[in-house]
Amino acid sequence: MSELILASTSSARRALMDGLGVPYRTKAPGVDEHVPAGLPADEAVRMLAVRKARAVQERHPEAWVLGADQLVEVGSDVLGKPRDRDAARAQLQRLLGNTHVIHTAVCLLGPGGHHSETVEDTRLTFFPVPPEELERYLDTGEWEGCAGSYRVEGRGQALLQKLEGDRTNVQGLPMLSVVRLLRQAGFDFFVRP
Ligand SMILES: Nc1nc2c(ncn2[C@H]2C[C@H](O)[C@@H](COP(=O)(O)OP(=O)(O)OP(=O)(O)O)O2)c(=O)[nH]1
Repeated sequence: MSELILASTSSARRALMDGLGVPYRTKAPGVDEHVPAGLPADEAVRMLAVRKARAVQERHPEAWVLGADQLVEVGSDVLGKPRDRDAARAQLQRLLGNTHVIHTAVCLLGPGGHHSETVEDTRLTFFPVPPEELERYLDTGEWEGCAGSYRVEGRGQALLQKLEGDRTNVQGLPMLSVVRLLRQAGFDFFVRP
């Protein structure tokens, strides 16, 4: 099996792939993440996951390449990664006491024109919490690098009232789907290095 490349700079995605144990390496996709204004979140993440995977495949045509992208949808708002603490506060103020959807797309490209992709949704409901608790959560710094400004596997789980769907999908990769795509592509598991 040709090598697998995770087209990502995300430490969360690396942690999830490390847990799976399939040998891989990472390459930064280095793509422009702008999408047409008004594009629905699920279409935007699908477009970007494909764009990231294709950008790395162009540099490594013999490899298998996995790309991913994630957005948060709450009401009519679509949220990405916050640029600073104030943006993180505003994102969390939208999420607290409400239900939002995490859309994560993955795209697996391989030799011979293999192309498989999927978008997975996870619905999360957050407790309403007072402003002073929100500031304490912001002090943890978990908002940095996270779409929606929280880490579901970290301190952020204390905000979580309900979760419907794949929990890993929130962290950055829907591992149930990643395993399915890899098995469909013919990857072997539990192989001794
Ligand atoms: N550890 C953790 N990370 C999260 C969580 N929610 C979102 N994230 C991270 C995973 C991704 O790194 C990031 C989603 O943003 P993107 O899909 O644009 O990926 P990013 O730019 O980080 O990396 P990439 O485009 O793959 O190089 O947010 C969470 O609950 N836990």
